[in-house]
Amino acid sequence: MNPPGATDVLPYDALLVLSFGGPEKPEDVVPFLENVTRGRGIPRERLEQVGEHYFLFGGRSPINDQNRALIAAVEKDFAEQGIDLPVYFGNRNWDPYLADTLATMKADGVRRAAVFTTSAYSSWSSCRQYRENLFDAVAETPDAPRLDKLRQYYNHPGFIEPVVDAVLAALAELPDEGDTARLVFVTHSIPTEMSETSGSTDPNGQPRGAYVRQHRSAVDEVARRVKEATGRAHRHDLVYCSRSGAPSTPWLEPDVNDHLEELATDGVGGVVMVPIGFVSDHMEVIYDLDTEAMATAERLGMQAVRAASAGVDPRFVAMIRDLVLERAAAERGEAPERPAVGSMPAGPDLCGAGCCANPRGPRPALCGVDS
Ligand SMILES: CC1=C(CCC(=O)O)c2cc3nc(cc4[nH]c(cc5[nH]c(cc1n2)c(C)c5CCC(=O)O)c(CCC(=O)O)c4C)C(CCC(=O)O)=C3C
Ligand SMILES: [Fe+2]
Repeated sequence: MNPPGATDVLPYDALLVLSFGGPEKPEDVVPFLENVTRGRGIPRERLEQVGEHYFLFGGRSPINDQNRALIAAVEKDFAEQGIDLPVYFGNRNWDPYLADTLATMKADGVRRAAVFTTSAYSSWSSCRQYRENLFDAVAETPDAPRLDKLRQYYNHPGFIEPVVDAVLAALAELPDEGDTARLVFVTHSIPTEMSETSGSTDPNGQPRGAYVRQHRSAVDEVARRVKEATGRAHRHDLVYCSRSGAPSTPWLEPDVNDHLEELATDGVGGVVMVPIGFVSDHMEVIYDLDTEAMATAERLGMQAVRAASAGVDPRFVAMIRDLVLERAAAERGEAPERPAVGSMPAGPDLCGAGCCANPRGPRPALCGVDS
């Protein structure tokens, strides 16, 4: 790796951390849900349920605090590495809104920023929707800074390694079942149609369905490393949480709670739930896993421990730095190393044409080969 220095980050003069956003007080909850679901046809009943999840935690999502902590860790890491790059925070669905942040960046004189999203996998929800929102924000900001979204990082060692250690720590908390415990990897469900159109066909004609393929790659790599560390091959599964939408629309299954029922029927006594689809312990993790799925496990008489998410693990923080330096080098015409582990290669800097199609029809998006 290059010795750190100010020139390393050229052509960038800022980093933007782009996330989902969440409410911070009870009065925020309903307007936040309206922002998220505008025009999405989510049944009112589901929205009331999800509102209750937030009210259970005082109307405050942990996600913004977690992102502020991540940004503080990145700022500290940049300072230690001699990287002189201001870090900005913008959200798709709540304050600080992306468009406001972009206006601030412009006023500060930012010309070209790398964009890190808190979403590791490919699908319309987890990648292209962020790119559409970047397009919209730039379109409404005259002379907006140029924005380069960093590649998806579900297979970056800086994401995988903290998850492996989290699984090992969780197994150690299951003294009676640690040898036979099942690893239950959990991610966000999405409509099966969105899953099928996720990713793009690559030059080798690889099929779509990137969302599930990427998760399987990450899951198998974590399980392989856990086996290497413990000498035991834990059986493992990929299951889903947080299904939304109309009941008549098929979403990825099985749901984590149904899966726990099945495992209990099979006589499994202990599980480690691994939130492989999430980079921090936001609402899906603290409600859907820690509250709901934990209650299911308890009712079934199973021992269950939830593994930690990457959060502010120093390796995850260093990954963000590496992704910025990698992309900066590529933009300078160099050929940087592109770390990737598991069965999938490092993803492209620019998304392919028609990548992760919007189920509601095409909308312009930044950061693709066809942008
Ligand atoms: C793939 C995926 C991720 C992971 C990638 C990423 O991180 O982006 C994610 C993250 C998140 N989703 C979140 C919250 C919500 N998602 C909803 C609705 C939906 N999510 C979907 C997918 C995803 N969502 C989909 C297909 C819908 C249906 C509506 C639509 O087609 O868009 C709804 C509406 C109510 C409901 O129906 O559940 C809420 C409130 C929060 C904030 C949590 C907090 O506050 O801590 C976060 C991080
Ligand atoms: Fe969501």
